[in-house]
Formats: sequence, C-alpha cells, structure tokens
Amino acid sequence: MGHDAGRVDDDSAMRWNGWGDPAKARDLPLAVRSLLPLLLGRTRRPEHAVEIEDVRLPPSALRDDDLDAFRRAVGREHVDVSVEARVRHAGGRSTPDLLRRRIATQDAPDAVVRPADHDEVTVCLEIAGRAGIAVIPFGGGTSVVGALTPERGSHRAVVSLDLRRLTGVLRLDEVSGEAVLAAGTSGPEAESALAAHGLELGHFPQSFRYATIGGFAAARSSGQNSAGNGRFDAMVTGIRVATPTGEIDLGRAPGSAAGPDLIRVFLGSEGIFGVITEVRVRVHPIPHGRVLESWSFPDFASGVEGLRRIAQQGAGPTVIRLSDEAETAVSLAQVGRIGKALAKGAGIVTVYEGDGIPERRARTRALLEATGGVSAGEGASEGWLKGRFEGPYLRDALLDAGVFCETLETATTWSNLHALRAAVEKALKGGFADAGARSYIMCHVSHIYPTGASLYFTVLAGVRSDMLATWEPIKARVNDTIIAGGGTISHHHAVGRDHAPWLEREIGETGIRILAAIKRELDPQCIMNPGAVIAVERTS
Ligand SMILES: Cc1cc2nc3c(=O)[nH]c(=O)nc-3n(C[C@H](O)[C@H](O)[C@H](O)COP(=O)(O)OP(=O)(O)OC[C@H]3O[C@@H](n4cnc5c(N)ncnc54)[C@H](O)[C@@H]3O)c2cc1C
Repeated sequence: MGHDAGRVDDDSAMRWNGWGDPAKARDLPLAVRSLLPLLLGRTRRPEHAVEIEDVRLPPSALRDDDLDAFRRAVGREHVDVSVEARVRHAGGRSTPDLLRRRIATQDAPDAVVRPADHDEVTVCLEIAGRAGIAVIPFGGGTSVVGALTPERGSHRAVVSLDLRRLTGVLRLDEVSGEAVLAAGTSGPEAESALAAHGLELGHFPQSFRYATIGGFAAARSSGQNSAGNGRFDAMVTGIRVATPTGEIDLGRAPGSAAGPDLIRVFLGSEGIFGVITEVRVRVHPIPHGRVLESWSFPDFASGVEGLRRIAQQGAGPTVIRLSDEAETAVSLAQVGRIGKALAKGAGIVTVYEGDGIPERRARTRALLEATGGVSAGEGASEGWLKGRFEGPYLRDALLDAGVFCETLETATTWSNLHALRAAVEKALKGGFADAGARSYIMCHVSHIYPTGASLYFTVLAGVRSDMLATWEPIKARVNDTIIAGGGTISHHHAVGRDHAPWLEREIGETGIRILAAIKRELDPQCIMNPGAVIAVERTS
C-alpha cells in the first residue's frame, strides 16, 4: 500500500501556525462557504493572524553556561534560541494552540535542543537536572491536549527537547516480526524504512505524516486501521526510556509474568517520567490487496448495532468508520466532497487489507445487512481513503473565515454509547447557545472493541466573540459530562494539560498518588514536562 512517505524532520515541513504542508494551505472551498451560513448563521471574520516575524516572546531565560552545556552535549548547531524555533515548539496543534499562535504576544520554550541519540538525551537530562531547567520532549508537535505548552513548573526555564534526530529502524528481527524504531521517526519514515523489507507497522492516525513513534507511544495513539491492526499500545512489545534518575529497557519476551507490566507505565506517560528513545513494535508483511465498500444506514443507531456485532463476532475489516447523520449530511468523511452533496442517514466506510478478504468481507456484509445497512459501492470509501489525511487543512481555513472548529473524543461501553453521545452533544450545543453562538455538532465511531467503542466529535460554531475565551468553559463542561456519563477523558488524544484536572475523577485519588509516586522516583526534581497529566502540586 502507498504511505505518502516523505521526510518531515525539519521544522519548515509543518506550517508554524496551522496544520501541515504550508503549500497546501488554502481558502475555504466554495461549497463549504455556501453551506456555513445555513448551519451557523452569519459569522465574523477575525483580525488577521500575525506573521511569525511579528511574534513577541519574552527573552530566553537560559544563561550562557546553560546553553554552553547543551551545545557541548548535542553540538552547537543543535541548540536554537531563535524566535522562529522557539515559536515552532510553543505548543501542539489543538484549536486553542492555533488560536494562541494567532496573537502577537506569545510564550515559548527558552530554547530548542536537538539530541541525536539515547546517550545525548541522557546527558541533556543530566544538564537540565543540575541546572534546574524543565524539559518538554517534542516529537512531531501534533499533540491536541496542551501537552507541549511551555510550562516551567518551579523552574527558571524550559527547553523543548526535539527528538526528530533520533530516526530510523535500529534493529529488525524479521523472523519474530519485530522492529526497534528510534523515537523521533515519523510515521512515513517508519513505513518507508520497513517497506524496504516488505514490512509494515500499519499505524495511520490522521496526524501520520508528522507525528513520531515516540509520540504515538507517549500519547497512546490509535490509528485509522485500528479495527485490523489494533491501537498503538497493542503494537508495542518493548520500550527504552531515559529518565532523570536512570535508564529502563523493557520487553524481553512476547508474554511475561515477571511482575506488573512496566511497559504500560510509559505508554501514555506524555514525557512526564522521561524520554522514550526507542520503541520495539510488532510488524507484519505489507498487505497485498485492498477492497473498499461503503454502506448506508437509516440512522446512527442501526449503524452502531452493525459495528457492535462486527466487533463482538470478529468479522474483520481493517478500517471501519460510522458517521452520524450530521456528519453524513455534509460528507465530512470525504474531504473533497464536503458540502457538495447532502446525504441522508448514517454512512459507514469499510476497508479490507491483507489475507482472507473475501471471507472477512462476506462476514461483515452479512452483519451489516442484518442490521439495516445497504451497500453503497466503493464511492464514499474511496473518497475517504483519498482525503484521509487532508481534513485538518480545512480547520485552518475555517478559523480564517471566523468559524470555530475543534474535535474531541471519548470511549465507552456499547450499552452506554448512545446516552454518552447525547449528553456530550447536549453539553456542546448548550454551551455554545449560552455563549450566543450557533453550532453544528458531528460525531463518528472509528475504533471498536468487543465491549465498546470510541465517540469522536467535530464541532463547528459561529462564535462572534473571543474564540478561546468562549471555548474554555464549554470544553470544561464537556469534560464534566464525559466523566459523569461514564466515558473516558480520552480514548486516544491523551491527557496533556487540557484534561489533567479530570484525570483524578477517572482513575481515582489512589491512581493519581501512584502516578505521582512514580514521577517522584524517576524525576525527583519534576523537570519532565511539569503540569502535564498530573498537576505540579501533586508531584512535590
Ligand atoms: C490533525 C490531527 C489529527 C490527529 N489524529 C490523531 C489520530 O487519528 N489518532 C491519534 O491517536 N492521535 C491523533 N492526533 C493526536 C496526535 O497526533 C497524537 O497524540 C500523536 O501520538 C502525537 O505524536 P507526536 O510525535 O506529534 O508527539 P508530540 O505532540 O510532540 O508530543 C505529545 C506528548 O508526548 C510527549 N512525547 C513526544 N515524544 C516523546 C518521547 N519520545 N518520549 C517521551 N515523551 C514524548 C510530549 O512531551 C507530549 O507530552 C491528531 C492530532 C492532530 C493535530
């Protein structure tokens, strides 16, 4: 399969204040522009966003001796205090992150430091520990939960430790189907290096082109092929981490009863315990053959029933994605067609890759037909496949046009899925209505398990006042609703700083104490990404 491979290891590959390839930035397509007034009423074009040259940052708080120490560790050219480098590492790619990039006065890390390997990472952590400098590991910079916000904690400065020089397949065991990948390897780099051996990892989040292997592990990512390949956690068989108090290298056997599984401690750790430098993953032969089929359901509920049966009976598509009526109506799943054709009901996209496609497809078809689905040919699935990494470009164009656009996600059991979806939708609609804004809420299910599924919401709103100030209380209300409604605070975007205040309500006070104790042991000075996942005051 083609993976749109390409190197993305230099900063300029990503638009500094938006998504993706700067050359692909574009205005809103006419069809979308005509649709918006119908959905949201009149919107107000915001002020022009600032250019990077006009951004004002506080001067770097690092001293010459700090910079010299980092330069000796990684090489002079790999320590950068320029405004451009600092701004490019000032946050992730959530809508609040992008809104913060649109104003002139910003905050940013005091320097960007780029180690080349595990040993250089270790030395950087030693320097930071001795000097009392906070460190934020930086992979692809695609976090959408505030995990890269330059928080200093109790420290005088913070550096962004950019890991994209740690690249490549470090070891390959073709007999066992395992590869050790350097943590800064991007999705396309990993797939093209494996493809040279006829192998595939098969992890394709929408951020695939920019996000890194270490970031997938640190944020417990889940990709579009999760129905076939599982979430990223499930692909990880080993991990190497540099922490401020020592190294840990885990995962010597495919199954083990040697105490609690410490690999899991680092999956989802978002840089708070140390820096993941290597990830061992299971790989499989590149699948040959791909079959696409789209389905139309009378409504979301019958589509969900089809998905539940597929998950519980192991029918076997590689990708399955169900859009609700609102998402189907505007063809959100097919980026090139958004707003062009208004469709009814709820649409499902299925993709099959690999062996045994005819049998897997026949099983899936039988289950979807039994729950009210009608096959709609390849069309919508082809459209989805073609545009599956392009959707985020649209958000920039919407923000430029004065339309608020953000996504959020959760997961719950099948029996609770409809209640949770309704509650989240109500919280979103109510929140925007209270702020005097019309909103359009869409939802899809794209990760399924025998016991439940994810819910992924895309929100558009005609916010006429300050977008960030309007969104923050609505997001808090939605988080409250998710926790009260039995959902997880994140199915795959992780915790970062945006969800941290809600984590305790999910894992309990004892859960937070366990995480804080691990952090105190590995990072006693709390230099590692302070304030992400657990509040700084819980770790001291
Ligand atoms: C448009 C868009 C679409 C997205 N689609 C998906 C999707 O489909 N599925 C999905 O799961 N997520 C998705 N995300 C979220 C994001 O891409 C994932 O969380 C991804 O795993 C982050 O990887 P990264 O390399 O960019 O990490 P970063 O954003 O750089 O970092 C994320 C967190 O991990 C830490 N970190 C990064 N690397 C390391 C390391 N080597 N060691 C220790 N800590 C580290 C950082 O400090 C930070 O706390 C999307 C984001 C965007 C903007």
